[in-house]
Amino acid sequence: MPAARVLIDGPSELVFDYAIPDGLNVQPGCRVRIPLRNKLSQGTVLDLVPQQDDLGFALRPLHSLSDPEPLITPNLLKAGRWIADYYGCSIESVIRALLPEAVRTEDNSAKVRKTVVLDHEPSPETLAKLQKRAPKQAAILSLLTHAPERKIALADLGDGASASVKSLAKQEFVRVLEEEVRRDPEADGVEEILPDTPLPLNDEQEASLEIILSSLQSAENKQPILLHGVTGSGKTEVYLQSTRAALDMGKTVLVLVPEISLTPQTVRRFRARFAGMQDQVAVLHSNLSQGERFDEWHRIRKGIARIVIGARSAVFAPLPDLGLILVDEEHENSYKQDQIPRYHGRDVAVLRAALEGCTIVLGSATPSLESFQNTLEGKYRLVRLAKRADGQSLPLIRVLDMRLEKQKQKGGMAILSDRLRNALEQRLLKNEQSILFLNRRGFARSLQCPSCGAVCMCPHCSVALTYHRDEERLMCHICGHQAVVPRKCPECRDPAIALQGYGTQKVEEIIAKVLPNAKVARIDADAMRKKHALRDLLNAFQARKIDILIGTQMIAKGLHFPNVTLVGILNADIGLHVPDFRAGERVFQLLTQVAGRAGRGDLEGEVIVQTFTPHSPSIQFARHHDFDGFAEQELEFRRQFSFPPFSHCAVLTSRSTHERRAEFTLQTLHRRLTENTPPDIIIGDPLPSPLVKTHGQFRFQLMLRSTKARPMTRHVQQVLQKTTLPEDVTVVFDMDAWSFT
Ligand SMILES: Nc1ncnc2c1ncn2[C@@H]1O[C@H](COP(=O)(O)OP(=O)(O)OP(=O)(O)O)[C@@H](O)[C@H]1O
Ligand SMILES: [Zn+2]
Ligand SMILES: [Zn+2]
Repeated sequence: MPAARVLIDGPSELVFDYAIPDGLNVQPGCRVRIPLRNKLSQGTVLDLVPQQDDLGFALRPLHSLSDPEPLITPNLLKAGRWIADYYGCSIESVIRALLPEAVRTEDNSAKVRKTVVLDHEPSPETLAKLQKRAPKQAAILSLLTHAPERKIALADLGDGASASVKSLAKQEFVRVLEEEVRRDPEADGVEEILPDTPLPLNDEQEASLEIILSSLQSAENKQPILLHGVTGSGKTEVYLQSTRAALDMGKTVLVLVPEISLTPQTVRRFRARFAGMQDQVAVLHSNLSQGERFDEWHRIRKGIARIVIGARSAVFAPLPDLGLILVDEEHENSYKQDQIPRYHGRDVAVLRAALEGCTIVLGSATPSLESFQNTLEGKYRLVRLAKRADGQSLPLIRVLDMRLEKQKQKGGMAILSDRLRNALEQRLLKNEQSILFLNRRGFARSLQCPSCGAVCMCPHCSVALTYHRDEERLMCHICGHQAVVPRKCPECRDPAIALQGYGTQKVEEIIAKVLPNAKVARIDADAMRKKHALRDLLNAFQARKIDILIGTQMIAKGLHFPNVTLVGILNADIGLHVPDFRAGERVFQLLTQVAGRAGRGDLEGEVIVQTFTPHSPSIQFARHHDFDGFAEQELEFRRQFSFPPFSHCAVLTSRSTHERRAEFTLQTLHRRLTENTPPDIIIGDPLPSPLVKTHGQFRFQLMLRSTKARPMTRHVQQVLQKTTLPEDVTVVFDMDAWSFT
């Protein structure tokens, strides 16, 4: 008889073996109650292990099962182990991600509603008699005779009805049933969704769908598919028709999107297409209540919800018979979780697809270089949609050199060029709409010359140097190179070289001044705090109640507004100068995605890109809609400096309210990491983080790179285990890091 190896709930990560009482069907992934010290605790069965004979004592038996079936499927448990090992985090933290809090706690049981059902209709005489004796009971009975299905929720009968109902039940007029009700997350303020029908596909879409279908139908050929489709090429229609095919095969479908609230149109299109089977679609928002989450999770596990749409964490949705995983906008960084466990949702999706033997499609107009390189190496299959779906052309992109603008304006910051202002005016006259985009991903920490556009770069790593005010120095966040802050531009000797940056509010002010008649709205994290604010605003924009929409990264994704003919990008280069080797890639992606919002209807689109570095490759390749050219050049740079996808890159960060202790801790770790380092691991110097102080804590970091992921993770874990950290210092290891700030 094997024993159950149980991970006890709670932060201490205790694992104990328990004997399994006869007749109890205990499997890995089961939730169990176990005796611990003198009370009952809860835990998760990680494994069944042979009982050792030589223990010298008998194992305590576990108490009972919290749920008759394993809540974590064997494949998800396997994925969980892989995550713990690969990202160097505890299995407990992964189980937490696998089983949401709402599902782990026992007091979240399904919501039941007491319903009163009419059993025997009283004769008019009986009713008349009752009227005199017990008027309340009579009133309830006559209500019930007219109610649909002759039933009413007890709660709807008002306060104090239960005594009357009890009495009616005794007289066998009514029965009281307990009905499980679904807490419908969409119940409040849902907009009406009109059903739609599949579109006839164009040739490219047809060919992509064929490839996905043949993968669905084949048992062996489950190579991940990268769907590279230019903006507006109709990827969503391909997703929808693949989904239909998988459902028709009796399978379930998982759809991952970067963030539900930022991709309302994608979600709406799934709802519309599968409108006839509304309750088979589960949408996992981040703002579901605990109860709603509990209900949705169980609907998914029971196979009632057969399409699940959600962000990153939905990758753990316990769908049975998974046939297809779709990862939309696969290049997005929001797939990387920035808390423990720091997994990448797309990568876990690929792993899960392999474990489940299902088809996976990664889609994007600007695939990540990681995924693209995988197609070059033959690991993924590349499928392309090179044209816009209904024959429109990609928008014309003009690049405007802001160095010239700057000279015209004499001092002050050039924010809106004459050219862009004229273009906006024309759109207003023609009653067409515009989007103004402000890149804020970068922050004002790199130095750039406003006259010639030069940026202070690291000579060794080819990323921008970061300005550190405290030390009055420029530093490279990859290798540690330091430089003095120049007093003049090193290229053209202009003393105006400065930190860059301005915000959306500033832009709104300027527009209000130069175009006083325009109806302007702003979308950024500050403006969108209110629930439904984004949805309402996008609806207003769709209804053409707004002329100009100003926004940040939030408006870059998947939006489709046919009346938008102008997109202005105010500061294309700001993101280029962050201390991040993906800076160029991010700018290329952003420009391509934002530009892709223009000209999606019958009218042609125009994009104006304002920049101080008009010749930067990210901007030039985006201008020519040349993904392949960009990828080729960028991959060459990554290969040369051993950056991903040619290595795995991890960041080790220490933080504390106590600056010296944070710094000292990281220096100690650095010293130990460089002793007995396994081959092929490059360890950078410890440095202050680009954002050295956040939330009152000082942060220091170092970067590690290696061609092999696991030896690096293990090496770091071993050093961490051997090192006693000061109590007030937190150390974080981020494998495959996507953020270096
Ligand atoms: N076969 C088709 N025939 C006609 N119109 C189509 C077809 N396929 C898609 N469309 C329409 O083309 C438009 C753009 O499609 P969609 O939004 O799916 O593109 P996308 O590839 O997801 O773009 P993006 O990456 O920019 O979000 C939509 O209005 C869609 O209804
Ligand atoms: Zn200069
Ligand atoms: Zn460097």
